[in-house]
Amino acid sequence: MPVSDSPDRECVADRDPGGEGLPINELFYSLQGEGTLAGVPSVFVRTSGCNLRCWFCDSYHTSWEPTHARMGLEEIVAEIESHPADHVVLTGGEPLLHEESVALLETLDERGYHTTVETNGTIHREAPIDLASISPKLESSTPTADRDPKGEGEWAQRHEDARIDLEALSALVEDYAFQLKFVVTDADDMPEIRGLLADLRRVTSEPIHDEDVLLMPEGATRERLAETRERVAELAMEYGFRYTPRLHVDLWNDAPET
Ligand SMILES: C[S@@+](CC[C@H](N)C(=O)[O-])C[C@H]1O[C@@H](n2cnc3c(N)ncnc32)[C@H](O)[C@@H]1O
Ligand SMILES: Nc1nc2[nH]cc(C(=O)O)c2c(=O)[nH]1
Ligand code: SF4
Ligand SMILES: [Mg+2]
Repeated sequence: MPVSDSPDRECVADRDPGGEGLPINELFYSLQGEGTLAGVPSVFVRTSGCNLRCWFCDSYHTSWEPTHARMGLEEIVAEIESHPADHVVLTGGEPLLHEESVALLETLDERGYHTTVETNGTIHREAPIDLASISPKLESSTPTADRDPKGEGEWAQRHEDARIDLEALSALVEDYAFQLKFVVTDADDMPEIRGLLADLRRVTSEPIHDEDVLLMPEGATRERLAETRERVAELAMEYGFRYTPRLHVDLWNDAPET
């Protein structure tokens, strides 16, 4: 059931800081569109609320204007079980903001699901995560006054201060099978990616292979991806990193619940 079709259960996250269960923005069945599991039928659980504010965020109603219905764990699991998938993607917003995400992941693990967590890499929690899909945010994501979708750059400094946490990143790569998935607009992003990888390789005992590093074109719509994807594919070849498409955008553009 699409949560956003239930107006009686909708509320704004800022007005509902506590409560039982998880703030869910949408829960839907689709194909994993990104990363090493692209194409795999998966149920997506999208929590609401984020500690960052990327200007390009394709999930505006989990970050800039968070909207959700609170759902109990059993309710979430029952809805997941109504779909013919054995992969679950927990995303957001930032799903690891919520302590209750751990209980959900434990329940899914007990029931035999493969779990991917899509995270911005600023928070580490101990949980049964089969794939940590980590997307550290580059300087080009910062919502400066000239590019934020709302306001006049009020979030720029907070975003800038929080977007990279080497301790959290190294704990994530040490504890879980992982992929590092960078949103790339153009060649200007590459020195920062290389610098961050060098820093991370210095502080973690876990090897980080270039094939664990994925470049994903920035673009929430087919039109925008048409401008970025070829450039990003060429950068992946030039630097020896992987390229990941955004399959769901190719298939369904920016439709909700896809
Ligand atoms: C909405 S985020 C939620 C999870 C987490 N907050 C994060 O950023 O990784 C899900 C994925 O979409 C990516 N993403 C968001 N907006 C995008 C855009 N306009 N173009 C390409 N990727 C985008 C993020 O980098 C992340 O990999
Ligand atoms: N189909 C599809 N695949 C995805 N992979 C990661 C997504 C996300 O928003 O975290 C996502 C999404 O929103 N849709
Ligand atoms: S970290 Fe993820 S959810 Fe948060 S604003 Fe950036 S892309 Fe959106
Ligand atoms: Mg998405």
